[in-house]
Amino acid sequence: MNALDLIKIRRDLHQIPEIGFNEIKTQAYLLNKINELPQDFLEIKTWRTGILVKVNGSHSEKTIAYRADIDGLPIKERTNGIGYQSTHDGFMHACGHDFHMTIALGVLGYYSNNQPAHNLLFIFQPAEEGPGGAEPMLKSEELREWWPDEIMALHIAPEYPVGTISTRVGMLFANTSELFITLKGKGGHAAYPHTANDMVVAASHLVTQLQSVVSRNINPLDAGVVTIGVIKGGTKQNIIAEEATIEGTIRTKSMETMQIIKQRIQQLVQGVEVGFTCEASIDYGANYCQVYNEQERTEEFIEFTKKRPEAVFIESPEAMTGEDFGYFLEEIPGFMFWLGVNNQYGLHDARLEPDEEAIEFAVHHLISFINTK
Ligand SMILES: CC(=O)N[C@@H](CCC[C@H](N)C(=O)O)C(=O)O
Repeated sequence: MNALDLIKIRRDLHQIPEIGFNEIKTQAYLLNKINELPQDFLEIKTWRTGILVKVNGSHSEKTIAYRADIDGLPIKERTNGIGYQSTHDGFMHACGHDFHMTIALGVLGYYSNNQPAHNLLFIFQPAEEGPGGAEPMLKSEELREWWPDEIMALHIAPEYPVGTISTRVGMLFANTSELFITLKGKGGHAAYPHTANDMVVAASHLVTQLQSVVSRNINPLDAGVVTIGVIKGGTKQNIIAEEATIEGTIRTKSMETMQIIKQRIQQLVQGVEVGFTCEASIDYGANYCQVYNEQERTEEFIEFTKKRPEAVFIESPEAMTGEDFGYFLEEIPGFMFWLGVNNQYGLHDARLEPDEEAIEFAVHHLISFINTK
């Protein structure tokens, strides 16, 4: 696949973003492209909406895996007339998974024409943004049968110029937990507040109280995040809301801090139940363990990158982003790295327009690295 093919593939994928475990068109598109490649060294399996492709090496002593996530986000795209916007209204590849898939296809395309020494395994994984595809995929028969010896993955980084690679040994991304809180009270007429228990007021208090968890309950030398991304409640402006829901995410560096935050959220929610005479429930949704880069493989990749004249290496700070690739790294030695894609808008921004030049750079970098192994 040449650079032009890859850009077309990226644009095609950009137009069909689908959320976790609904990646039907995405899977069909990827399978179509994979089936067009020379098949001599390839074996292909599907797992739910994901795909596994094994490239059989010429004298393999190990299997090296490369993982790309394939799901999009529920964001209404607001890019500036790019001509290949999402055709799925309200959904967008705003976290770069269209890049991740395209780069994986580019590397796979090369090795389908040039047999590698070792076996390679390309993992197209669904549902990274939620509810989490990595953990169940790791338990699947399909992956167990082709278990790799080492693994790598990348994530686009809009804040870095094209040609930049950034990573670190140890924690790269944080532990995460989703957070869904439902408050049930008593609805009523807007003019008779004394006969109702207003869940819009209860939810507003709770959101404000949740802001105190990190600032008041976590050691300032540690780190944590509680972000509420959604608050919903009520049906009409003159009806007191019977129900409200709050949705967010928790991020921590340690699992101990995650427990402290969850305990404190529990207490605050119980307080709201008493204070506003309502019933509350908490659901922690999908939880991801941190992305922890294994020392030997990460250092090998950093040393390789530093020697490449076309690449700029930056030692990455830890980030409070999450990634279920952490589950792969719990079981298989390897690493994740940031790939510069140079854009003023960040991840999960409806205006994100990563620079497509990064695709060819990444494909060449990965092929050159894999060829050293
Ligand atoms: C790289 C990135 O942006 N990843 C997501 C992962 C989401 C995990 C989960 N759905 C949650 O919200 O906790 C992120 O938001 O960091």
